[in-house]
Amino acid sequence: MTGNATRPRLNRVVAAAGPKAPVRIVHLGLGAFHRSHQAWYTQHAGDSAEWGIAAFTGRRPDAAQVLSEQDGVFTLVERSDAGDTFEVIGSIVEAVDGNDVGRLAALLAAPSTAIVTLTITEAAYATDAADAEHSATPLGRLAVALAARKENGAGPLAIVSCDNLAHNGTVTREAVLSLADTLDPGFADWVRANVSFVSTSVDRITPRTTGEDIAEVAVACGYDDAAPVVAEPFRNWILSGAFPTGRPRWEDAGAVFVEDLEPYENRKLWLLNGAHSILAYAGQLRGYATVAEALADPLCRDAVEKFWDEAARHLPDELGVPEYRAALVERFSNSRIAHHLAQIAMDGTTKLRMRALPVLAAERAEGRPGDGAAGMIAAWMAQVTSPADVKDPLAAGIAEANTLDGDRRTRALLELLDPGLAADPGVLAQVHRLQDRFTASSTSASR
Ligand SMILES: NC(=O)c1ccc[n+]([C@@H]2O[C@H](COP(=O)([O-])OP(=O)(O)OC[C@H]3O[C@@H](n4cnc5c(N)ncnc54)[C@H](O)[C@@H]3O)[C@@H](O)[C@H]2O)c1
Ligand SMILES: O=P(O)(O)OC[C@@H](O)[C@@H](O)[C@H](O)[C@H](O)CO
Repeated sequence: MTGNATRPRLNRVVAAAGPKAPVRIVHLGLGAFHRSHQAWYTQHAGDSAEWGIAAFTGRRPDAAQVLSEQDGVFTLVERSDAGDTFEVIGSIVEAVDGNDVGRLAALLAAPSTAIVTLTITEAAYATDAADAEHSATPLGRLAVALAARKENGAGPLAIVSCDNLAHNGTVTREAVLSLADTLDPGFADWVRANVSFVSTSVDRITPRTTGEDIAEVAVACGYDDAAPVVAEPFRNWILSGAFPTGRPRWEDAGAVFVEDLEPYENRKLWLLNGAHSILAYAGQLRGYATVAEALADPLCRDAVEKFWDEAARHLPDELGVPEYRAALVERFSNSRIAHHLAQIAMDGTTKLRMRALPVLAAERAEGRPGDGAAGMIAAWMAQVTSPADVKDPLAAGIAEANTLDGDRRTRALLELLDPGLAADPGVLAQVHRLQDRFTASSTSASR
């Protein structure tokens, strides 16, 4: 899809982008979301000329190769029911294969580097000691590169997790500290004294780019871009924590800095991501492929509304939950954003712990059954029956549970989420019973 006789390949000259900003931000996880979100906010900061991003891929070099061929620039397609708008983003000034730990260490050893951002997926925060030794995972590589910063006396910096993870700053801190400990006990003390772990709530629906998206950009923009990214117009970024070596003026682009992130984080992870998980499992069971299709189904919509009613009881009134819910219905109904349920369904065990379990616990603590939250878990259990479709860090445990019948299977699956819940006969019976709702409906409604 690159270059033809009449169309040039996108690069900084074709885009008439200004000079590259110096690298002061290092990003790990060069996926679609980083490019629609942090790269957009950095480009729209008032001092963007001072803040370039060096972005590293996670597992494969492909995204770095493609972006390097176009000097790091790419097209952001903002897609709404009203149509598409196109903007070239130039804040990524270097795209690097994640395996290049040498380059990562060199960048972190430079005093000019002030920030590391992460979008490495929720599952990638589960680390073990071997990660740092083998430099095989993003956080393992980060620990190795931080050691180079310490050696070079390059001073403090901020690490900013932008993954959909509850308490993402604290989780990152704990993972990095435990990896640092395995490298050298004194190193963990340096991390404690020099690294600020910033927590964030991030939001912008960004599905995977398709071949049709690439073709559309070529026609609309008159150049070939092998790496455009498509996102909804809505975006939101709430951050909490210190930036000891400075940061871009992201607030110019609408980012908000708060003392207490938790209520915002819960609103987003429960209402948006929780609803997404319900739609992913219940929707696929009912034969749908996208969020917009699933939300239009009365059974799926009802399951979402029930869960929202429960979650809303545990969110502060000042957060404007009714308006937030109404906005979500509109965003999810954007039928031109083909947000695939199969993508959202991935890594369910990690996601349900943050999306369903806290609401179930809060409801039960107040003497209510929490059928909406339990329904999310039940929909997951009803859907994860086929090993070929299950992409999850605990896929082996799910496969083993699937060899069991009836409530023995339910208990084994519940144990993967939370052994305490599995030991509660009330919850076990509830989740077991609620699966029928989705399995019975899947046979009658699937097309
Ligand atoms: N896409 C969205 O709408 C969206 C919105 C808000 C937050 N997020 C957060 O961003 C994350 C990434 O989303 P995306 O759309 O960019 O996904 P993506 O698949 O386009 O990119 C993910 C990046 O992480 C790497 N990666 C994936 N799994 C990994 C693993 N187990 N270990 C190491 N690296 C791994 C990939 O190689 C890639 O570089 C999500 O998991 C979520 O936490 C996404
Ligand atoms: O990105 P994940 O895999 O954590 O979850 C899938 C979607 O729920 C998620 O990407 C949302 O679209 C996003 O969080 C919206 O901001």
